[in-house]
Amino acid sequence: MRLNGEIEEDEEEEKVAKSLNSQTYSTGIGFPQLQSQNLVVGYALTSKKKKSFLQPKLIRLAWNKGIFFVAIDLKRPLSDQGPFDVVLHKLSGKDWCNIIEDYRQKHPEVTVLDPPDAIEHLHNRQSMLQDVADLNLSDCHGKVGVPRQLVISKDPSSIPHEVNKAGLQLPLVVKPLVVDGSAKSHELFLAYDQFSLAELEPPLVLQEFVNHGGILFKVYIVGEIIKVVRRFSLPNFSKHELEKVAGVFRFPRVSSASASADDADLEPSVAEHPPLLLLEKLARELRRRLGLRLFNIDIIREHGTRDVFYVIDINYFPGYGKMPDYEHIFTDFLLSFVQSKHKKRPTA
Ligand SMILES: Nc1ncnc2c1ncn2[C@@H]1O[C@H](COP(=O)(O)OP(=O)(O)OP(=O)(O)O)[C@@H](O)[C@H]1O
Ligand SMILES: O=P(O)(O)O[C@H]1[C@H](OP(=O)(O)O)[C@@H](OP(=O)(O)O)[C@@H](O)[C@@H](O)[C@@H]1OP(=O)(O)O
Ligand SMILES: [Mg+2]
Ligand SMILES: [Mg+2]
Repeated sequence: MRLNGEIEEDEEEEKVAKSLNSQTYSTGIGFPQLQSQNLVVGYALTSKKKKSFLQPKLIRLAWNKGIFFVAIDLKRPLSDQGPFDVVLHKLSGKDWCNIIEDYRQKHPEVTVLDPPDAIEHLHNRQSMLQDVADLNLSDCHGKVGVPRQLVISKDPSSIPHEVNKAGLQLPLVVKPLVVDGSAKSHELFLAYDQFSLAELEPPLVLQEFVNHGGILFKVYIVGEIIKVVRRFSLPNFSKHELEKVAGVFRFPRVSSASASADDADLEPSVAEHPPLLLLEKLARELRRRLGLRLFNIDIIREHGTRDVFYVIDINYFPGYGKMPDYEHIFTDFLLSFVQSKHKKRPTA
């Protein structure tokens, strides 16, 4: 069977994998001292993800803490591998979803990060923001909503009429409805008039552009932990610009660049992080409603306000390698499963 995403095992991992699979927990040279408090993490990641996430500093620290990463062999049945305490995965495709769901049912003692149906919820730009909209979060720390948006499933010729009917304000950010990890699903456009939109290929989401001073906050969530970083984003547009410009323009993945805006010289009203209490509440609610432990939230502050925020994107298992201190945060998170391991696995 062919699955999307390739996995490579390096020599060290292969040795550990063999040792684990044969269940002879060897302690010879080059092998970890496997003890009951150790944790075996099977992973199924694209080679891009493996490179950005499984950095030597993470593997080293994990090893010192008794956490061992073992590549899952996609050519062999998952149940024949391991035993794993935790399975980390980010691969696309229905086949993988079925495999991991089946494994979850048969191995309730293994923590699968995260359930495939919960991840699937984030693969659609409409359903991904629905929980934020339902939350209607507005308390003394600020207000969090989602930009007004419209889904165009087919027939691009109906777009100008649909946009007028929904009363959406220009410009609009045009996003592919489905996010499947492909470069195409991250191809975004800015539309200055509704007529040029008819050139684009549905299914699409048309989202109102919110001026936010060119700065975006990426809120990384790892279980209970929250880490916020500043990134550069699209600049504000002016009414004047809107009168002058027409058409649809593709724009690059500006906020995904590893260049952080954390040290940039910014206006304090733009640079100030959203209140931590607000983010904690948002993260707690989303963790519960989405049923996910590994995700990030892209959040912007409406320009000219102090406390009006919009969530524009949620990503499953994002680029944690770009998160400061990720190796400590992630290993501590994984260690929290050592205790549940003892509760779940009855001793012989
Ligand atoms: N409604 C909006 N208002 C203003 N800027 C926006 C809006 N939506 C998106 N952007 C800008 O476009 C960028 C990409 O949008 P978005 O995050 O939705 O796309 P993505 O392809 O899912 O990105 P990622 O790489 O984070 O997965 C944002 O980071 C932000 O800079
Ligand atoms: O490319 P990076 O490692 O940085 O991570 C990006 C990740 O790509 P990868 O999972 O293939 O690695 C993207 O996933 P897909 O939507 O394409 O599945 C998405 O989550 C981005 O938001 C991440 O960037 P960040 O939000 O953290 O800046
Ligand atoms: Mg984004
Ligand atoms: Mg995204």
